Amino acid sequence: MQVWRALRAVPGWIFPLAAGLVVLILPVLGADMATTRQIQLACILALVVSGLNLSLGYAGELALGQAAMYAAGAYTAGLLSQAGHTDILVQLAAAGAVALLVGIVTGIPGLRLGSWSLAMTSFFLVLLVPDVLAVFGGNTGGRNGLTGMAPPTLFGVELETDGFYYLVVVVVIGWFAVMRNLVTSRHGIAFRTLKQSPVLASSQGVSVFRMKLSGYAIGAFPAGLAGALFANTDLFISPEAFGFTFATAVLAACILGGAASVYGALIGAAVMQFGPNQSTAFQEYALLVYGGFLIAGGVLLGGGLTRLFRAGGRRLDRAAGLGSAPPARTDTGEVDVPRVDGAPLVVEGVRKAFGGNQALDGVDLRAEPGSVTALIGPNGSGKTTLLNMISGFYRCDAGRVVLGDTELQKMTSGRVARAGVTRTFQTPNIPEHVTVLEAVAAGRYSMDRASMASAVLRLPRFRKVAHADVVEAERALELVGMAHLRNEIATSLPLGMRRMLEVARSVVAAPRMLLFDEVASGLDEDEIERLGDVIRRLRSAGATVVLVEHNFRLVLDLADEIVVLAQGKVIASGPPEQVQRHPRVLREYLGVEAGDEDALLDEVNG
Ligand SMILES: Nc1ncnc2c1ncn2[C@@H]1O[C@H](COP(=O)(O)OP(=O)(O)OP(=O)(O)O)[C@@H](O)[C@H]1O
Repeated sequence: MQVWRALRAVPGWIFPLAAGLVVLILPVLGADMATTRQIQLACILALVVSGLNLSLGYAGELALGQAAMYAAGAYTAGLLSQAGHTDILVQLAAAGAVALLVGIVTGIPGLRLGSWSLAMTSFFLVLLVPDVLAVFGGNTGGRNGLTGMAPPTLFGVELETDGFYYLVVVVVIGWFAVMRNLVTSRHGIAFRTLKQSPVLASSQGVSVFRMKLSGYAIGAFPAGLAGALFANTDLFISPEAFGFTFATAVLAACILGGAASVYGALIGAAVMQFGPNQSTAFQEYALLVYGGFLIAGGVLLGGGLTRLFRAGGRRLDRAAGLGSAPPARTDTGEVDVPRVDGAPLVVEGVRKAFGGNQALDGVDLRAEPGSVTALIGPNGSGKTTLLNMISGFYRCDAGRVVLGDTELQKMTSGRVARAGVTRTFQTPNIPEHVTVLEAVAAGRYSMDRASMASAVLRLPRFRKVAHADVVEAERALELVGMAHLRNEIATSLPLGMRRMLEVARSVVAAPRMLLFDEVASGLDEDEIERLGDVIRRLRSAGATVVLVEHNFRLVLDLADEIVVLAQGKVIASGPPEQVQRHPRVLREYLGVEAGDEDALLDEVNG
């Protein structure tokens, strides 16, 4: 266990880098050519698979076009080589760029059409590869394949077998470093958030379409690089290498290795290359074997081989006393909520119908900065619909929603979030496989922008923003009394904690307005008390708080104004002492007949 503890103290990226360097020097260590060739092919396959990991495993887009991007990269390199441009760096750059372009051009219609369209578009793209190559047979050699390539060169020096091997391994190490830096950054968490729920992603200011397209197109890039490397391996390429069988092999390796992991692509590709691909009799049964791998990876392992490694790691952690039990809950005392630039919300004559169901029928509401406005009403009265209209998820049929001097009613939900509106969800919405700290920090996605390039290169700008993300997330966690849970997996928390996590996530971006949707349901007494305290501090800090809540006692305790909805209409509004005696509220919301109200109010007020 001492050894395990020592290993855990070393930064995680050292191990894959060390393994990569060992693989790099295998020819020096005496590995024969047959072995290095297999490793080279596994590395090339791993590049293609890693692109699918990014788009499918992280961004949640079932896009099977990697084989087509691979073909685009291979033929770009092949044609450049034929034309005398043998420099491998030029070929890699061109192949990566062409694959990226194919990704963008095919991704836009696929993603615009939504649902399964990208899966269909990318699938047909793979089926089209042989036909496209046949159409341009004069240049590509059609079904006979492309010949006449010259050996690759690097800065004018021809690369021998070993030299090319080194190059392939260096490209793979470089790409996996890029991929690791991307998925461990706030953009990686945004990809996971998108996979969990586009609604959640846009509520955090993520531009859903742009992010989906980024995941798909960036995933195309390593496939292009792989194509260029593959074309230079035997200096011959033909359409069969890029067909449906290859696409299935990529999917099988992705699922087997673990789609939502960086290094799963390497594991899946290695198993595929050193397993079934070794056998000459295999070609006949390729699809069957890949199908078997898909089932093994997806159904039996449920998360691929990397999941087994992670589970083993966690077991060793527990045995070594590392991160087993969370540290004891700390009492947080006073956590400052920095001054917030709250803005008044004005809702005027908002109407919304779903078919024949008039969910909102001319609703007016005003919520002031530095105050809590509670929205109450029976089930189905339109409270959540109103929150969805304010936060841009639904379009108003009529009416206006204005925050400060910004008209929100025509904005997308992402833009509303970027205008300073945050919210919680009736059912907590939290991405899988992220820690509590990461889930909360994700709420800052639209603040202090740091580009993907700066994340990949770990530029000072990115480091500064990442540091601020952690500091603010820790502060928000302390505010809700969850600092001790920062390293736990967020989705493993009980319901009450997940709700409080959403509160922390909505606070972390210094919002101008917070929308809390039934945030107290499922909370125990202590948690409700803490929630009340958090909301009061937010109010004192100047935020505009809108609270949809069934817990009438909490509403009376917190609200400065109460707005009562019934059947899509405001039936009463005003300060709590006025609203709680309103006859229609007593009848329609509390279900009390005139005469019984004093007894009921005594009970409610405790
Ligand atoms: N996406 C939708 N499609 C169709 N009908 C919807 C949709 N969203 C809400 N509705 C309908 O609009 C009405 C108002 O629903 P809403 O969820 O806003 O009520 P609510 O007051 O939040 O209720 P609850 O307290 O149960 O959450 C209901 O009749 C509901 O069935």
